Amino acid sequence: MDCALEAQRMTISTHADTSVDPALFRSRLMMSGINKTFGRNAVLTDAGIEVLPGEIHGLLGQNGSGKSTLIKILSGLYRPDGEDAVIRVDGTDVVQPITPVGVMSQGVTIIHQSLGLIPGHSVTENIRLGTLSGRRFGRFIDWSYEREQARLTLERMQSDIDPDRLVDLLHVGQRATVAIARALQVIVPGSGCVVLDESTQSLSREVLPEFYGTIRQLARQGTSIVLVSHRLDEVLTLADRVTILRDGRVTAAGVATHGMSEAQLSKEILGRQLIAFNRVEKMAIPDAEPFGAREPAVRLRGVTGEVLRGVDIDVHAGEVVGVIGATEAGHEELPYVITGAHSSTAAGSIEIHTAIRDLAELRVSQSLADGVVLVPTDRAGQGLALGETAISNVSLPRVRDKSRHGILRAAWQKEEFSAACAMLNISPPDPDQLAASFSGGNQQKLLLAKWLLQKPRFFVLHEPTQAVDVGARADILRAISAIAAEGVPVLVSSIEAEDLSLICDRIIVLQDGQNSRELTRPFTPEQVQEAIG
Ligand SMILES: Nc1ncnc2c1ncn2[C@@H]1O[C@H](COP(=O)(O)OP(=O)(O)OP(=O)(O)O)[C@@H](O)[C@H]1O
Repeated sequence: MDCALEAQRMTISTHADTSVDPALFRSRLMMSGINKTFGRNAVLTDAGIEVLPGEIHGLLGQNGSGKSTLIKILSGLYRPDGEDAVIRVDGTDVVQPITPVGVMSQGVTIIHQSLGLIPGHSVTENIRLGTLSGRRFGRFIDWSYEREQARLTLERMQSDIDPDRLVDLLHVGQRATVAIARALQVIVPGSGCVVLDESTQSLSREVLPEFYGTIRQLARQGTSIVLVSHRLDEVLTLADRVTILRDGRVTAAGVATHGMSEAQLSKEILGRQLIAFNRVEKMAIPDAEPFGAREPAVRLRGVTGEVLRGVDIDVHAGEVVGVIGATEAGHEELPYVITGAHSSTAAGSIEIHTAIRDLAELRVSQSLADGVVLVPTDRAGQGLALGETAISNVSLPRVRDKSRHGILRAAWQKEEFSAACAMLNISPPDPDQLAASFSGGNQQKLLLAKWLLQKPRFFVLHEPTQAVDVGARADILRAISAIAAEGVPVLVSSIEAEDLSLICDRIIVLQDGQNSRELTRPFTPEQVQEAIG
């Protein structure tokens, strides 16, 4: 046996309580010889991963490098090509074809990026789905028992989400909590493997320390964790070792993270040094007085919704204003209320240039006509037409203007798509591929490109860097900063204090649906985080 690996295993064995257990010297999960091709695109080539009992193992790579495909092969959603694939759990081969239920019965639980919640059903139904049959009385389900089990499961995640609430009404962080809680409830302490495929990205910052505590506790008891994440601070905080994929091949197999810096890790992932983010200087605005001394381009007054209670914000031409807060502070709701996307409880007004719109009456179509563009966080549900091609998605907002006598110029559409690929490095740069078959991060880039090419009069974004890798994140922040530099007022709602501290001129902190604090540049991520409280 490889001495270095053996030494590493000994180190890792200190992580579990049972350091003399011989099972520690056998992998919990072993995948090798995994190949997968879609059309002409070789997505995985001889890929694999080895995860030890009680280990937290990061699976990393750029957007489109094949991480989710590897996980989907483990779950049985995709079949590997050829005959070389080996998948073993606790030394036992997982037989093909794998089924999600089959792999779960071998102790592997997977939380996919999409979270897999069933709309139209309650939190209890979503959490207890698959375990309901255990407590039927005749043909009846004991719902008070199921509700209590759901509540206890959520309690493990320090969450007080109402078990009777429809999942459709939860914000994105709460949805992630429900999906993770559902997966954790079936784990028997000391065994099994939990795969988190970018499922922590929308958990709010204040629950993260406790969530990390839960993960560490599981690992200490002997459960293995595979963590797919673009958040390098999270990976370095949690993971014992990492496996890195680049273009579908393993470039680092089970490398210990001890002593590694974020810069080293991002270099391993990208294969190059990360170019530091620089704000694009404001070119279009004659250098002029500070923002505060000028007339705002957008005035938001008395913005009210389910959580929001009379928020006032001004945004000036060329200014990037960030909005942040703790859970239920209102920052998750604001982008939708001010663009007419949530109108049932909305009140207040938006004034853009000379038009004043009543938010109770505002519809998305009116907002778009005013030049107000929203990049939503739910790219699958609200942002992209997943069943359409990449080129159609990117050019959609401008198709009507660019058609002549009802005929669309194919050359123009191709130019748009090329500009999008060049701006955000979309991969693969295949205009005819369906949006659904792009990787999560590349879908996010398609969504941003669709609206960045529009040159809006007011640009509103919610979590613009979700799901993207460390290189793409810098590209996206640069693109937002560039659009502001052309004089566009920009409002970004995000839980990413670091992103906001890089691009914003001002940051509004919301608390209980109201303006709480306002920070003016310069600020550090720590100062922003501190202001949230
Ligand atoms: N069903 C499919 N049809 C065609 N191509 C696909 C399909 N599923 C994935 N791909 C391609 O496989 C490649 C790898 O995608 P995958 O989702 O595994 O990447 P990833 O590493 O998880 O990326 P991200 O970090 O962006 O989520 C991408 O180029 C993607 O376009």
